Amino acid sequence: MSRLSQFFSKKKPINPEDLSLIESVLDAYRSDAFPYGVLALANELAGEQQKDKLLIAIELPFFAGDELTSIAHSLSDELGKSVEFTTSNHIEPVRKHDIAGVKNIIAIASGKGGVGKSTTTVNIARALQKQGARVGILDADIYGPSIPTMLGCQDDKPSSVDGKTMIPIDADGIYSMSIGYLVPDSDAAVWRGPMASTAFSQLLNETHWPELDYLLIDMPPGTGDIQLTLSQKVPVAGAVIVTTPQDIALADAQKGIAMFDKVKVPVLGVVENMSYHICENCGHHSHLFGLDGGKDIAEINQVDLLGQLPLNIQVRQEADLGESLFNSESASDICDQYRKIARNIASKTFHLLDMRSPATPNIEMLD
Ligand SMILES: Nc1ncnc2c1ncn2[C@@H]1O[C@H](COP(=O)(O)OP(=O)(O)OP(=O)(O)O)[C@@H](O)[C@H]1O
Repeated sequence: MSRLSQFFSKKKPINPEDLSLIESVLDAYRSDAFPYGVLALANELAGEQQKDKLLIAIELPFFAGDELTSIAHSLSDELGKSVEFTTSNHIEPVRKHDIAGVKNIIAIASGKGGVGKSTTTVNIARALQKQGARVGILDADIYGPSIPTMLGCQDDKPSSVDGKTMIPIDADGIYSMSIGYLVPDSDAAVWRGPMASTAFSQLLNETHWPELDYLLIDMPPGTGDIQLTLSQKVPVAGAVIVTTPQDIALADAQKGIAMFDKVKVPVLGVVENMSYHICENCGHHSHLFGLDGGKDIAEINQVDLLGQLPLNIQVRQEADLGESLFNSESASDICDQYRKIARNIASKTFHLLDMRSPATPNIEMLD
């Protein structure tokens, strides 16, 4: 029987041939975000024939609106009539925790400092938001918080309504909390490990987070005691490792993967940042920090390569200015790549851990 219900009964139904083609295309479609096709994951699917288009409403368990738009384009070509999807999302928490309002916590980590972890965190947050997700960032880098500057909010101070919890800073819909909003950098820099760890717990637990689908934690660089304690204390659904392709960063990225394995946090994948540089004049790709190091480390550890990002001047400029790359460069390749990484993270979080995913093995109870 058809999965696609003819919705809005008073309205015109989609004809059976078109319906069957739409379903077979959704079923056969494969991508990193949809390794089992779209149909397998559609919670709700309904369609109607409108005057100038076929309108399909679909509910998915993660954000992937961009991919549905490109499927709609190819369906329109194939059917010779306009097809449009309206997508809604229902995100479930994949790990139990008691951080009110937050569904899934994702740690963004790197073994080595300076590989672009904070920049990548901010751009993934914005890419998730552009696809409809409600997103927050917790800056766990007590000694060198850079999230306030990258979000353009370095002069903001969190307020409190009840005198017990802090309201996170809202940067165009991305909610963030950081020690950088509370004390001058020079004060936090002299804190010892336990003090930094207590400060972090307060930032996490004493922030009045709004309803969030994803809270990204920008982890401090390194794999020492602080990082290990954080990854044990925080109910993280999954971790993303950011690295550059150079050997020295890869050795540290490997330590990062081992650290999350040790505390049984699933690694959702590796982002290779500063993978290559494209010459503005001739378009030549040069691999300044080596070729495919992040890809290789993902393969060795049997985790996914979530994306390979170029060294890009706009990325650096917008981060320094605290502006959103998605305002000025939304149609660019670089924004497409961040959107793809964001979709991959959302989809892996669902597939790795959700019982409804075809990827999750069935456990049979034997007598
Ligand atoms: N893909 C990129 N293209 C160009 N510049 C980048 C890219 N990614 C990051 N950068 C720049 O590299 C510098 C370091 O980035 P960032 O602060 O995000 O690194 P980090 O790994 O978070 O550092 P730390 O470990 O010190 O917290 C910044 O100036 C940032 O703008």
